[in-house]
Amino acid sequence: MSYDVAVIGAGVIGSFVARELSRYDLSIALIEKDSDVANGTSKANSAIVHAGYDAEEGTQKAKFNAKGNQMYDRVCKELDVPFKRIGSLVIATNEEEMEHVKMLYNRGIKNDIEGLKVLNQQEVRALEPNIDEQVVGALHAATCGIVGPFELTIALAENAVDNGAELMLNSEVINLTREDGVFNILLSNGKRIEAKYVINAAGVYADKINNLISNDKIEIIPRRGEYFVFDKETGGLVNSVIFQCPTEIGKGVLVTPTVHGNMLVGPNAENIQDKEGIDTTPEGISFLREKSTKTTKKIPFNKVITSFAGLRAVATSGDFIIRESSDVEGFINVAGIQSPGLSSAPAIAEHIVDMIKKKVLNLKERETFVNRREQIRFMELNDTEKQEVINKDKRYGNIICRCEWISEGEIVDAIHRNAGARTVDGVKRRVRPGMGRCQGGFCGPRVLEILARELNVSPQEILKSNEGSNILSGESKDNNLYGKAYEQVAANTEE
Ligand SMILES: Cc1cc2nc3c(=O)[nH]c(=O)nc-3n(C[C@H](O)[C@H](O)[C@H](O)COP(=O)(O)OP(=O)(O)OC[C@H]3O[C@@H](n4cnc5c(N)ncnc54)[C@H](O)[C@@H]3O)c2cc1C
Ligand SMILES: O=P(O)(O)OC[C@H](O)CO
Ligand code: FES
Repeated sequence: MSYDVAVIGAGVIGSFVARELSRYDLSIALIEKDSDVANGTSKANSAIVHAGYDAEEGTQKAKFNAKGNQMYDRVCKELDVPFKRIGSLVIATNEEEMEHVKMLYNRGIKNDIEGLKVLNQQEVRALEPNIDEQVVGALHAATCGIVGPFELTIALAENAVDNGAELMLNSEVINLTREDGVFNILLSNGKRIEAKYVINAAGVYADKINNLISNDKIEIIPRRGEYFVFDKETGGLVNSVIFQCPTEIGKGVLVTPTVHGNMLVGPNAENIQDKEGIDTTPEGISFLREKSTKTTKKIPFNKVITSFAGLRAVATSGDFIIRESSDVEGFINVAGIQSPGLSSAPAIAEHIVDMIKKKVLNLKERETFVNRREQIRFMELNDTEKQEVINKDKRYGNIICRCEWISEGEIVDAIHRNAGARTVDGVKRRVRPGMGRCQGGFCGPRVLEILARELNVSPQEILKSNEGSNILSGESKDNNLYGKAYEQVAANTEE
């Protein structure tokens, strides 16, 4: 198969680029090595749409963060994705940190960020009663937001496919060459595809992809960040994103509500070798406990429901690498996209479209472009609306996940959309069964059964996530709820 553009990596960057390119008359392949989109760093981060005062003036990070933040309301509305502008505070607990807060304010002004204010102790405590008494002041950033990062990535990939892009899952790019102006891309499943342009959005593997084809080598170091997720009953402890003063290697441990009303604490920052190293560690977790209590009182550590880790893709320059390769025409790197990559993603995608427009002259907009179809969120409806939905499809009246109140109708819809769920984790990230207090202990087997039924495969074939993560190994003697019983081989959980 031959395409105009091949995008390597279906994280938030690759999916955003594919979606924005799908507005134009182009054939697009979105190539992903894993069994689902949003399976890399885009599923495991702080989910903050940063205001844009952190990055130094003149950097790519500063430029794309400031612009990306402003685009979020429109983009999330078009894609029906949860996004809330709740504001953020960088807390100073002594006069030295207060100097740092003022430095960040001035940097924000240079970066043209609106809504910044330096607050005194009383003003901080009026906004956030659970901030530690040690606080001496803070930087308030009104435009900071929180988003559902995997919901966003999934919605982008789905909408790209709605508009003609082809999503290739379980397709690792293992070789890349260019001959007579055409890229030849070899995939791990044996397929070969051709493309006129290649966008490298492979996250922590972007160096591997670049170094396959370019002599202008890059190196991406994985920097792990670990987190705690708390039960929804703790969601009101803080109202905004609570940052500490940043350090050399990161913005420090934050405490924040999530868009779904949980509370998130993390991350730490540790450079590691392993590009798959997303384990949580006892050291990391105790570091989070110690640091988070520096800013926030009464964090109920007995209400943690899960922990997880993500990997920042750190380029040696420290900044984003967003440019056409110096020695391979048509090969565009979007590499080193560590934080604020999520915040910057809409602006990065727009920039890549501009680069392609300069190459493909007279590129026409697709008249048939559609925004993503809205999702029914059953528990957010009022009683009359719920009844109307059930009258049309009684599966919306069958609650499968009792922690998150998710209906069978929502799960079935998540499976049958474009770029739909194929795994238990895929359903979890799309519509949340398994994200609740019991972490799928109750709803997991029911989700597995619905997947098997809707995909018309046996329950043993249903995976938790990637290849080899089968949940059931075979039938056992006793009958269970579904008429058959199965031996369970894995019961991992993750947010
Ligand atoms: C701890 C932590 C906290 C963060 N918090 C924030 C935050 O609050 N706000 C913010 O703005 N940013 C934050 N970030 C940064 C943000 O998460 C990233 O910038 C963003 O998710 C990067 O997206 P991506 O698409 O480049 O990478 P990824 O999501 O990793 O996507 C890359 C994809 O490429 C695929 N791939 C790799 N190799 C191949 C191959 N050979 N063939 C095919 N596919 C391949 C991978 O499987 C993966 O799906 C944080 C990051 C971390 C780690
Ligand atoms: O620790 P950083 O600087 O990589 O930032 C990560 C998130 O954006 C904030 O937690
Ligand atoms: S019932 Fe679904 S997470 Fe508990």
